[in-house]
Amino acid sequence: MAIAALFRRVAKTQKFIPLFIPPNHGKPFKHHPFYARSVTTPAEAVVGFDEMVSGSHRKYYMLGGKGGVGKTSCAAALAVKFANHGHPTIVVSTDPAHSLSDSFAQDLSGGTLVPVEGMESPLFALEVNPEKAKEEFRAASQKTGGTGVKDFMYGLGLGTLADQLGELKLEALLDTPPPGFDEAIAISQVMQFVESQAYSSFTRIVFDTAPTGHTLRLLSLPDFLDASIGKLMKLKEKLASATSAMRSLLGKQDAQQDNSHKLEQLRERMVKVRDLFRDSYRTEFIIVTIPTVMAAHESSRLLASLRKEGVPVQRLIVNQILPPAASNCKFCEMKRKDQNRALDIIQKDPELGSLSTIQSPLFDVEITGVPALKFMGELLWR
Ligand SMILES: Nc1ncnc2c1ncn2[C@@H]1O[C@H](COP(=O)(O)OP(=O)(O)OP(=O)(O)O)[C@@H](O)[C@H]1O
Repeated sequence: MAIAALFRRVAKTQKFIPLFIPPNHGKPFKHHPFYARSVTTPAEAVVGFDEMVSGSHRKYYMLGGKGGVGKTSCAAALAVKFANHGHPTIVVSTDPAHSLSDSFAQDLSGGTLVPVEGMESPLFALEVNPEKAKEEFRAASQKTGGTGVKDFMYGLGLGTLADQLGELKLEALLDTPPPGFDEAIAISQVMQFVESQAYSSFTRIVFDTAPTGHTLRLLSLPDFLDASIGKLMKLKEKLASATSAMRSLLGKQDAQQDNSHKLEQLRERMVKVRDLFRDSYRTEFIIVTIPTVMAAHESSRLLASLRKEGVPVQRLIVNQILPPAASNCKFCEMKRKDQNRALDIIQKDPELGSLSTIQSPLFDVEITGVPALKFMGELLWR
């Protein structure tokens, strides 16, 4: 199909018309230079969108990479395409600096599932509010392992145990959370949410994750938190037997059990997050990058870390590639050469070179709103 026909088809129901559409000289659309190219890798093991869309079991796609490379745009375009292919889909932002609302050009904030307007098929968005999620965690842990419990324990003459709890530094962790902590809590909250029966019909969950550094720290965080919370739970058990008589005497048993239960739930969710990240049947992490040397190196480090953590990665999107020359623009020529150098580095990189690479063009208009995302999805996800 000629690119002009595709534009007409997309623009008929939606109002998105980029200004710059390079001519296609009568060639089939799939040969158009503006069309995202899938650069095949050695074994051609990874197939395209057909494989991503097939199957009715739930799949999670996590898009991550350096800041500003187009993670949100690519994630939103993927979610639109999944929805239009019949998958009830949720697109989730766990980046503390959300841009999903900007990408869809509508208000998706509030920390709850919001239907995306202008879609032909159901698509929901969720911008997780990390502050709110953190507060929930703080409330549960403080009541159970923080000052509330400590005071209570001292009151019972169990000061030594209280000091041991203090060594866990859980409160310090909450007051000065390490980078990635917010996101870990946010993802765990999403897990609780999407695993509830009411949302079981959603078969594709697309995550727009925070920039690289956060993602890397996030990967090791569930283990750390799991260990911390695990220790806390053990102490809780010791405490429970030592003080059960006192607690019932003071009438606090129900509240204690309730808090303990909440903390245990959080711990379980953390373990689920960790397992989900490593499950190649359910999850794929897709790295988004741009054709610059700096971005290539950062992506290579990200991939090495993801592999070390056992996270399944098969695809790399190289976004914002300049379309072929349509004029004698000197600047464009230089930029194109520069991009080619970076593309060469990507291809020869021992880590990145093993991935199936999807090249996505640099558009001459900003990709915002459903019609634009739909158009981008048509080019990118094939
Ligand atoms: N292929 C493209 N062509 C033109 N503009 C693009 C392209 N991809 C993304 N952009 C634009 O680049 C900007 C950043 O994109 P986006 O928000 O998707 O990046 P991000 O990686 O999610 O950023 P952040 O790390 O800040 O969350 C946006 O203005 C977006 O419209």
